[in-house]
Amino acid sequence: MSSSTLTTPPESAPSRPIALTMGDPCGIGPETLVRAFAQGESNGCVVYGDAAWLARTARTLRFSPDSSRPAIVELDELADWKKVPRGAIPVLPIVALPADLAIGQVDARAGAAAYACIEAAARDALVGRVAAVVTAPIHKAALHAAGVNFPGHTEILQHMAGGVPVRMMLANEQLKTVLVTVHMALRQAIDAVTSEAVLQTLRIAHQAARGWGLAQPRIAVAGLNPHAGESGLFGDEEERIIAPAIAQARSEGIAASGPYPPDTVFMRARHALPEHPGAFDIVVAMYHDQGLIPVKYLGVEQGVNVTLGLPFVRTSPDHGTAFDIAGRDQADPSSLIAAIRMARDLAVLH
Ligand SMILES: NC(=O)c1ccc[n+]([C@@H]2O[C@H](COP(=O)([O-])OP(=O)(O)OC[C@H]3O[C@@H](n4cnc5c(N)ncnc54)[C@H](O)[C@@H]3O)[C@@H](O)[C@H]2O)c1
Ligand SMILES: N[C@H](C(=O)O)[C@H](O)COP(=O)(O)O
Repeated sequence: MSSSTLTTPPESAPSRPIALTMGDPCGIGPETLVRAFAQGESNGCVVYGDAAWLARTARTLRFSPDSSRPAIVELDELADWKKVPRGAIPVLPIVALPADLAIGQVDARAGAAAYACIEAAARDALVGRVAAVVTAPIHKAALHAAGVNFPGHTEILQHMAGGVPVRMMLANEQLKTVLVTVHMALRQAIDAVTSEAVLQTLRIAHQAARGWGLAQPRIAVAGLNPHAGESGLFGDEEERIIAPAIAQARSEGIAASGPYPPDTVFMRARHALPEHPGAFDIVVAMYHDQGLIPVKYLGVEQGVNVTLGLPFVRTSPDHGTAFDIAGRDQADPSSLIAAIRMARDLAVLH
């Protein structure tokens, strides 16, 4: 290790760390990550990335006495993470970033580095060396420019896990939404809404929620069309495709219901206690924006992205690289902190 700050292991350290990938270095990932450590929210995490880049990022941030600049400790090997004192940032060096990367810009080199960190973290998760993976945001165009033919983490991790069926869930305290289709053009997404895809989503969501301790999760299924087709007036996918999947799921003991009008189902599901206990635990949404807008609208600082169906726990903030504010010390680390907390909780249950 390259730091004189090494001491004894932190008290009550967990047996395995959480891998925290650095994300696109040109976005807000590194600064939110430094903030999360500075706020004492990342204990037990090891950053998969570049220590020099993080140190440079940390120098650009202003700190107050109650949240001071964390030390950065480059690890020789993962096992050394336990020797890093509480509050410092342990970094497993996966990449050495070029110093001329421009903050707030798409750069293939940044995309390639982000990808290398995800790969390394996923490899360690698959063999059980880390308890969970939390990913800071990547830029999809930078990833593509680097020649990576996956749209995002979800598809990369699915591929690395052998192609297991997975689904994206966005969650905050009030809503949980699981998507049937994710990163594709809306025209293609409509075609990709098949009975099999809806049924598989219901099975994955049901299984995951039981893992969190819900004995019989109430799963609402959104329709595809306005007013869930209004009895066939505005489309028949609800009757032809979605309702049969719900019926099959119900016959398997899954408490699925719907299809409900998409414009009101999230309002009904929202848990805003004490006035509004939600009528459902999860909403299954047909396509990306149908499901993600309601969660993000409640506050980008609260949402967590969870990949359901993987053989390991993976969470992420619900926001992206925010190139418009990167490097300006304006990024809110709350969603990353929520993702770390959720990963910790889920890792215990996994
Ligand atoms: N987890 C991920 O890897 C992830 C998630 C979402 C989007 N993305 C990718 O990120 C890139 C940019 O996406 P986008 O511009 O649509 O969304 P974005 O979330 O990066 O930004 C949307 C708006 O929210 C603001 N914002 C986002 N996070 C913030 C934070 N923590 N604090 C303060 N303000 C914040 C931004 O400044 C911007 O105005 C795209 O390539 C997208 O695909 C990645
Ligand atoms: N759809 C996600 C969101 O808006 O939060 C985002 O693109 C991240 O996707 P991955 O987790 O697959 O990178």
